[in-house]
Amino acid sequence: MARIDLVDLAHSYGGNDAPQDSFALKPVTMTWRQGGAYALLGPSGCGKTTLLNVISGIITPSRGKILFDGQDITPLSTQKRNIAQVFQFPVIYDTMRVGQNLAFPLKNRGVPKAEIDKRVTEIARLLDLEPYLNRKATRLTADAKQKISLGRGLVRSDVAAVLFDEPLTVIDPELKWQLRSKLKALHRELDLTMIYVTHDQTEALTFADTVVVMHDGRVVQSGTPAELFDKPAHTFVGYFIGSPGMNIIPAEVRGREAKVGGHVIALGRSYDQLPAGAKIEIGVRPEFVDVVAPAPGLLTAKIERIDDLGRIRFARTRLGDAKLAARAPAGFTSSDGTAGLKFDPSHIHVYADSLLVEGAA
Ligand SMILES: Nc1ncnc2c1ncn2[C@@H]1O[C@H](COP(=O)(O)OP(=O)(O)OP(=O)(O)O)[C@@H](O)[C@H]1O
Repeated sequence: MARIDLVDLAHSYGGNDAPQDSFALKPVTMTWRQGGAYALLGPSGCGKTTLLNVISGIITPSRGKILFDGQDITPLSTQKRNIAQVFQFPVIYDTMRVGQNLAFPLKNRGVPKAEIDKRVTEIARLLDLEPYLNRKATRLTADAKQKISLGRGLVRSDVAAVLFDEPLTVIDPELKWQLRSKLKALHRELDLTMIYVTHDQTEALTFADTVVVMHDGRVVQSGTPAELFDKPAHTFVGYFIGSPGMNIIPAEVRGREAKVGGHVIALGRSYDQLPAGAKIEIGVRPEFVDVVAPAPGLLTAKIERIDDLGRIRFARTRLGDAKLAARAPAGFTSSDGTAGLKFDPSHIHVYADSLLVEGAA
């Protein structure tokens, strides 16, 4: 396994002379730690597969370099990069037995038989494939076939990284839960660098130590699930992660106060030097706004509905033209369909042109 550095890396399918705004992958410089479990998360079309294919060598980037353990491997082919890849759909040999499929990547590289047997047995045990080792792959279900693909991706211990591109797409929802936790356990046991592409936040947050969020061809934040929840670096991260996502509200911000619709909301930090002319917004997660009885000094919102999620109730409200989700404490009712909004100042963030602004204490 290897530490992977991307240095000013960018890709355009339209060639290097295309305007940078149109690049599928906008310039990125970042490091993927040796042995890390990463998820590459973002909506369809944001550039995840492009970045993964640039790392694996399927695509040669229009600009920049990729280093594996400090060595520039940008011109090397996929094979020479020593990468294992698992795709959305099973890639296996139907005519071979399951054990032979798992052994194939090792046999191909001339690994001694005793070591192949040991490794295949270990991977089969970890993926619950032991009972199938002598069965022909062709007779198995799509789920079992994809498990074999995962096994083939994980069987080599000498790879620089294992790349997964939405590997649970074809898996039955019930088994998806099991496999997701299994992959995390496998990461702990096998000590491999893993990069897992998905558009599903639950999949990303359960699998990864570090989640890399992409939006419109850009890596907008890389952090632990808690960091992405507590301190989104970009309004997109706030909105995309969490259910419901973060409330983003246009505001005028001066010092320790935000003004929304003529009302003042206290902030936990001070913002004295916001960039002139920037679009200023505050961001607050629904978990840190409560609906309460309307009172002087509180913003008043119209309640559209209340979603009872068992552990927590969220009020879906309307504030002028904007929608806002807030926590509805136990016992909260509204006689006239309105509510006051009580914000927790320490959890309100300020954004200038969608980027987080660090306030002063
Ligand atoms: N071979 C290609 N030629 C031209 N444009 C492409 C090609 N492959 C992808 N794109 C474009 O590049 C952008 C990023 O696509 P990419 O497949 O990397 O995104 P993604 O986040 O992986 O999305 P998905 O989950 O839908 O695959 C999109 O606008 C897409 O249309």
